[in-house]
Amino acid sequence: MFSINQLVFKDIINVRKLEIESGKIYCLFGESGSGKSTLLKMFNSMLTPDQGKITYKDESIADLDPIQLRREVVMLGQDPIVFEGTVRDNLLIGLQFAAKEVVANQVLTELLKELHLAKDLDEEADKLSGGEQQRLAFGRVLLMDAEVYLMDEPTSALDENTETVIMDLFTKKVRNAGKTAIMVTHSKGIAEKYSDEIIYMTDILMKEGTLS
Ligand SMILES: Nc1ncnc2c1ncn2[C@@H]1O[C@H](COP(=O)(O)OP(=O)(O)OP(=O)(O)O)[C@@H](O)[C@H]1O
Repeated sequence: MFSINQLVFKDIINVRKLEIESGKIYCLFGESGSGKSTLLKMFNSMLTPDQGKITYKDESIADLDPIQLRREVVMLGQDPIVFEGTVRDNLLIGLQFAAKEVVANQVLTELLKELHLAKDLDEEADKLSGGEQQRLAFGRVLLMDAEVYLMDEPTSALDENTETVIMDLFTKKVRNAGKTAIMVTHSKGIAEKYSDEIIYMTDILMKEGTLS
């Protein structure tokens, strides 16, 4: 699905080779400041490498329209984005961006239930707590039915029980649909429980001066 070759970004990322296979869930694991978020942002062109190449479905990402790419390769960032408007508006805005059809209120209500988000669709989203907003953003991304999900510490604002609910839901949906996910996490437990493969930053980052 993705292939990385000789990738360099400033003095942060220096990866000789990395393959991401379709239909798998990956966790990017490493210490704070090791470049996990930076690397994640390169998979949907939010950051452009200084050197090297990333391909997506055998095409160089540099040659793809970033808007089109981000419709398929969706990012849920570290801080959830909440748009002005209601819970419904916030769920539907991702579909609008992905140029997909609006879904019925019943589907949205069902999704809120699955996310353990006891809120009305008409409620103003900016009134939600940090953890609720994170689950709302999660819902928005799940509705987009993407090819690839890039998740940057998607459960950082959640308590342990809610984190389990959300991770169970997310990984079940990704697996049932045969989609791909790359997830940044600080939690070894989450990485071991939910991913098919753990990518250790220490394993993929080259030491200075060793890139040929
Ligand atoms: N665009 C940029 N230009 C220069 N330096 C950057 C840029 N983006 C990130 N950095 C720096 O690169 C390093 C890695 O940052 P990054 O956010 O990728 O780490 P991380 O592994 O995700 O960390 P954390 O687990 O704390 O979120 C940090 O020192 C950061 O300040």
